[in-house]
Amino acid sequence: MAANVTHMIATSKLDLIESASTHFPSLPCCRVPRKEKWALRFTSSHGPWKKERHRLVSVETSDPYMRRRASTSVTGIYYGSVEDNLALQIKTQEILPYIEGLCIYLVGMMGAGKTTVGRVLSDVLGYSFCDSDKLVEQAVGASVAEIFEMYGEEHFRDKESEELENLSMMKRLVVSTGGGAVVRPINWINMQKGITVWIDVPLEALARRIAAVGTDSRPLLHHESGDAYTKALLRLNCLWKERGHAYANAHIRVSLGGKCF
Ligand SMILES: Nc1ncnc2c1ncn2[C@@H]1O[C@H](COP(=O)(O)OP(=O)(O)O)[C@@H](O)[C@H]1O
Ligand SMILES: O=C(O)C1=C[C@@H](OP(=O)(O)O)[C@@H](O)[C@H](O)C1
Repeated sequence: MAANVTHMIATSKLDLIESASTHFPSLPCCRVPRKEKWALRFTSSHGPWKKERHRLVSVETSDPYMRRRASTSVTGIYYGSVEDNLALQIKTQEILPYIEGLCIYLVGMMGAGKTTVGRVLSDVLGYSFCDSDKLVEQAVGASVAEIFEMYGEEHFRDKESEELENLSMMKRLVVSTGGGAVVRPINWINMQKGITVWIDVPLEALARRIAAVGTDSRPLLHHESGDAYTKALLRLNCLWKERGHAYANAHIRVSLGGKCF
């Protein structure tokens, strides 16, 4: 499981960087000829992931100098394979000048991995990491669950919008937004000042992840009865119907659909 998780995290970022090229055509990865995208050959084999690695990674690492340089710059805060770290470091160096310090906003349903991926992404980019839920909690002096309970969802949304507006004036941040930040158009106006990335994960996978960690910190999932997985899935389905379309406003979509996790 751990290997799968770390692999997904790593490939999420690679996908992200590749998708970015279609939205930001000046990114250098657009100019890499197709055949060179297959230049990186992994020797490690992690079962079903092996093929995906070959398909997703698009960096040329045959240059021994690049290999050395990249591997010495790996910071080590995440637990992907050496090859994943290496590929990320190289691609990061390539795209950094084109991102020009713009903030990156990760959007997606609860459990999509915005926080997990955001921390890693900020580290490789040399950006700071921010979790908008945490900023709201600090501003109000209560946990998200307590804010919902004491003041209601609208109050939480107001605070969330305030925090996103503050962040929109900053640079060099990776922001993990709350899953519901996408419902307010004003949040999009603020977030689109940076680069918005939708981490799109099938609801069943989200429900599995959430069932594994519990719903304590996610008050919108507290209502239904039944086992943890069924409860989470029912509620996620309702939320998806209400707001699923809003995620598509993002500049970039990183889809983890079809993969086994
Ligand atoms: N790519 C992934 N594959 C499998 N599990 C993941 C992945 N990303 C995150 N998780 C797990 O899912 C749960 C929710 O992740 P989190 O980053 O908190 O999501 P979000 O911030 O979008 O709500 C955590 O337990 C985390 O370990
Ligand atoms: O989807 C939502 O409306 C919410 C998602 C949560 O954030 P995560 O997506 O980080 O769990 C948090 O903001 C709050 O519980 C509401």
